[in-house]
Parts: sequence; structure tokens; C-alpha cells
Amino acid sequence: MTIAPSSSDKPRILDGKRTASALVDEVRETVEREGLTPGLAVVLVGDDPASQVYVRNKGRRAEACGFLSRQYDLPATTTQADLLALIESLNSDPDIHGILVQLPLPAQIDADRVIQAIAPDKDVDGFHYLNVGRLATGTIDAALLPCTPKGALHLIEQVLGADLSGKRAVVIGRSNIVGKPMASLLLARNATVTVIHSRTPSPAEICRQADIVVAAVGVPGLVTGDWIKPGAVVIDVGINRVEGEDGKGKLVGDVDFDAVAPLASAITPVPGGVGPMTIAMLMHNTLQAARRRSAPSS
Ligand SMILES: Nc1nc(=O)c2c([nH]1)NC[C@@H]1CN(c3ccc(C(=O)N[C@@H](CCC(=O)O)C(=O)O)cc3)C=[N+]21
Ligand SMILES: [Mg+2]
Repeated sequence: MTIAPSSSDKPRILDGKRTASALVDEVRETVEREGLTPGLAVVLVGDDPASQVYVRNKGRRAEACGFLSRQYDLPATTTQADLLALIESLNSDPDIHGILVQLPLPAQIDADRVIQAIAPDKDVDGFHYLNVGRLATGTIDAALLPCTPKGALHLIEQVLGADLSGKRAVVIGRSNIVGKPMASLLLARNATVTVIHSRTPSPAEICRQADIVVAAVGVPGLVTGDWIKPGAVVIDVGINRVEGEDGKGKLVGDVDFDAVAPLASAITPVPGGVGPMTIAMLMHNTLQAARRRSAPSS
């Protein structure tokens, strides 16, 4: 049962850090109970400091789950042929169940070629055409789902339950990594879905009709109070590094949190919302890939 949201209630802050920790605990328990050792390979090309931080966090989480965690650090000058050769060897490595190539890749490498070279059943990012197609055609149980939309949906479920029949959802942004798969997932849960983007006229007016808003455009503070229907569930996927009042760098989302929180029935903060869920879902996908390997019929 869900309680009808009211704008006069205090908004519920959806704690992604706590939810992610609980998920990781569940993954670790399953790994122990089933005696599995899921293997995750994370490939980092170049030395972008932000990417290094993400990749290190992924490795830490994998170890906390009882996984085999391998990190491949390749120089920024790596050729496409060398990277494809590494992917090939990981595809045929029986200890490895999940392969993630950290994006973005340097300019000399065709990222799409590399992603499509990953074995679909090891594609824990859910970016391979086969997994994209499974999601788009509704064969979701067979798919590895992209981690960020999967994490966002998990937070939405905490408030509204699994069936979103009768709910209007607006997804802001149409990227292949977040916006499009998010729309497919919400549709699969029976929501009435609208995707809006940079060429959409009157976006605020459309967004104001939504019971569920997912913002994933990378524009700091784009979504203000006049975009939000009172009682809406607001999921902020944006991760924007901006300069704070103290001159130091800080992380903000696509939603103007202070303006929107009083209107929302539930809202994710940045940081501490969708970001940690993304990493938790990567662990969940790696477990799923390992279980399928050990029990091919499931
Ligand atoms: N192949 C590939 N798969 C990815 O999933 C992928 C990628 N490449 N490239 C980069 C983006 C970005 N990404 C994030 C994951 C977690 C946080 C996260 O945990 N953020 C914390 C804050 C971290 C901080 O303080 O910088 C939070 O929102 O609370 C952020 C960003 C995964 N990505
Ligand atoms: Mg995006």
C-alpha cells in the first residue's frame, strides 16, 4: 500500500547511500550463501582524476561484496586494437563475469566499437545492443540493465511500489546511458512516459504534469519549483561540478534542491542519491551475470 503524497507533508529525502549499502549487503550475503565468486574487471584508459576516483570506488565495493575485483590501468595512448585484444581475453576468461570499460575513452578509440565487443552476458553496464534491445522490447528479465536507471527505479519503487500504472512520468534528457533506458524501464512498469530534451518547447509546463520526474541532462539547477507538481517524486541524476560560494568545487544536481524539496513528496539529494545506487547496481548486475553462468537455465 502507498500513502497518497501531500505537499504539506515534509518531503522524504531518498537516501541513496543507505539504500546502496543495504543492496551491497544483500549481494554479499547471496555470494556467501551460494558460494559464488563473481569476477568484475574494470578497465580504465588514461589518467582522468574523476574517472580514477569512480573506478577505485567500484573496486572497493566489489571487494566488499566478496567479488574477485580486477582493475586494468591502460595508458592514454592505448590503441583501439590493444583495447579490443584485452576485451577479447576478458570475454574468454572464466573467472570474469562482468566487464566495465570506464567512459569517456580517449579520442583515438571508438567507444561504440569497444562496447559492442564486450560479450553481452558480461556487459554489466547494459550498453551492448543485445541488452539495449532486450530492455526496449520488454524482455527485461533476460537483460543486463544500465546501472543508473536501474538504481533510479529502485528509489522510485521505495515510494510508489513496483507498479506505476496511472502515474505520469517525465524524463528530462535523452542520453543512451540514462534518459532512453529510464523511459523504457518506466514504461515497462506501466507509467505514462514523456521524454523532454533541449529542443522541447515549454518543458516546465510538461514537467508540471508529472507524478515522477527524472532529471538527467547535466544542467545545474535546471529544474526549479515551477516545473514541479506538488507531491511529485523527484529523482536527480545530474552530477555537476560547480564552484561554491566559498570558491571550492562542489557537486550539484540538475534540480534546484532547495526550491523543489518543499513541493516534492520525495526527492534524491546530490551527492548521496542516485550516484551510490549506480555503483550498487553494478554489483547487482555482476552477481546476476555470475549466477547465470553457474546456472545457464535461469
Ligand atoms: N562504463 C561506465 N559506466 C558507468 O557507470 C560510468 C562511466 N562509465 N563513466 C562515468 C559515469 C559516472 N558514474 C558515476 C557513478 C557513481 C557516482 C557516485 O557515486 N557519486 C557520488 C559522489 C561522488 C563524488 O563525490 O564525486 C554521489 O552522487 O553521491 C557518480 C558517477 C558512473 N559512470
Ligand atoms: Mg546524461
